[in-house]
Amino acid sequence: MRIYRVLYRQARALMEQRLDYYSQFNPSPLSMQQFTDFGENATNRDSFLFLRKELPVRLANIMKEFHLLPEKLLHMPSVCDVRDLYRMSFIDLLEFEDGSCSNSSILDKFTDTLLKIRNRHKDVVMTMAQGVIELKDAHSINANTEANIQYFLDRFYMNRISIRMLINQHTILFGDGVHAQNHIGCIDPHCDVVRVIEDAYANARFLCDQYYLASPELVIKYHNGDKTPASVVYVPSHLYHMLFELFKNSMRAVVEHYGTSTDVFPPVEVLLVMGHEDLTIKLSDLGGGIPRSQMDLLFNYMYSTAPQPAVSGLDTPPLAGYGYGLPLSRLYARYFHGDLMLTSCEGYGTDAIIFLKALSSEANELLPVYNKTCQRQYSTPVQTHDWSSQSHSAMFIRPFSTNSRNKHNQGKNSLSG
Ligand SMILES: Nc1ncnc2c1ncn2[C@@H]1O[C@H](COP(=O)(O)OP(=O)(O)OP(=O)(O)O)[C@@H](O)[C@H]1O
Repeated sequence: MRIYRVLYRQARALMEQRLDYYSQFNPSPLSMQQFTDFGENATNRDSFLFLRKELPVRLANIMKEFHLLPEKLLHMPSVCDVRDLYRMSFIDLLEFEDGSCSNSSILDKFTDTLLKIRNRHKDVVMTMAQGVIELKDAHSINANTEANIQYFLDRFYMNRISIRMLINQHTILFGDGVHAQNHIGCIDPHCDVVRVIEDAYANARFLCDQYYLASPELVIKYHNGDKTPASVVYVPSHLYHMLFELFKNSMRAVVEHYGTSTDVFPPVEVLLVMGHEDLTIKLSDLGGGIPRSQMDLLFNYMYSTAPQPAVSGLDTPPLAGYGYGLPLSRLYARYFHGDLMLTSCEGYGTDAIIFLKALSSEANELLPVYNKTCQRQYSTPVQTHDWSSQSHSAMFIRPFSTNSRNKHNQGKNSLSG
């Protein structure tokens, strides 16, 4: 028994030391263009050499940030589970740190390890959400804790999106998985936006029909007429995720606003515009809108007007759940330097706008970096009011910082670049 304890302590110390090492480096963001070029030209070996450093760097950057979370949250069972998963995956990757890659069995083993990691982390979003619910049930949460959790979850989920992207690219390109035709890994170089819109609409409508026995129609408009290239280099599953969430929200709002006694609803309209910088997709509904006092809360992980879902998931209301739809969708949009915004006229309806970078060379990954700026964010108390009103919740919530990477990277280098 004693020997196990000693071995465990040694292994833990080694892991912490490697964590410190890898967290000194910045993640290396890739552009969509780099992803596609790499996917077309790189070998399994090239990808292995890049990922065996880049994945530990990305994992270490976010694992270090866990230490900055409020103690109370770190003690929640679900949060402990998530941390254990991250430790396991980090240790799994350390096995490939120095090994030779001339042997194809190492490359195969690496691909298998990535598949194992992806599978291990598949429920992390829900488990982490559960951890926050456990905290809310056990303790009262003050504005500081809430701001820290919001700040962390944006970065944690963005980091997860990016790690899954890297793993998917490698395993689809070099594993035995099924390739979607004409895709480069999970990227479609000619992603048919209208098709993804129709798919997302059809599936959201199916849920809406099941729940309310009614649903609004879809109308798609193209601003640039025939000139609109309805295609962009993108990850269709990311776009689908955003659209599906927005359609669910719009349909729920429309049907609840008009009531189920009628089966004639105003349609959800989608406007598609191709600009020089952005491809813009605007969803407009006449679902009664959102009160202005709630607008600042929409992207808050602790906000939903739907009933909290059952833990088993079996009784989950089909159209709304944890309140993660909007914040996660915005992360998907921002991951490649796009964005997602909502504007609303209370009493009338809501516009949700997705911006995607039109040029794949400008669509760079946006990644959280563990550095002094981020450490300071957790220790800076929420400011006291310098306006008389208490109702501006935006004052309480730290903004999602897109430029922290540039500001305080002194002393940190990219390991794999
Ligand atoms: N188009 C809309 N019209 C009216 N209210 C909306 C609209 N979109 C979002 N909302 C409001 O914003 C809240 C948060 O939306 P979000 O998608 O983040 O979570 P949810 O739909 O409640 O749950 P989840 O998406 O996790 O299943 C919703 O509960 C709803 O009150």
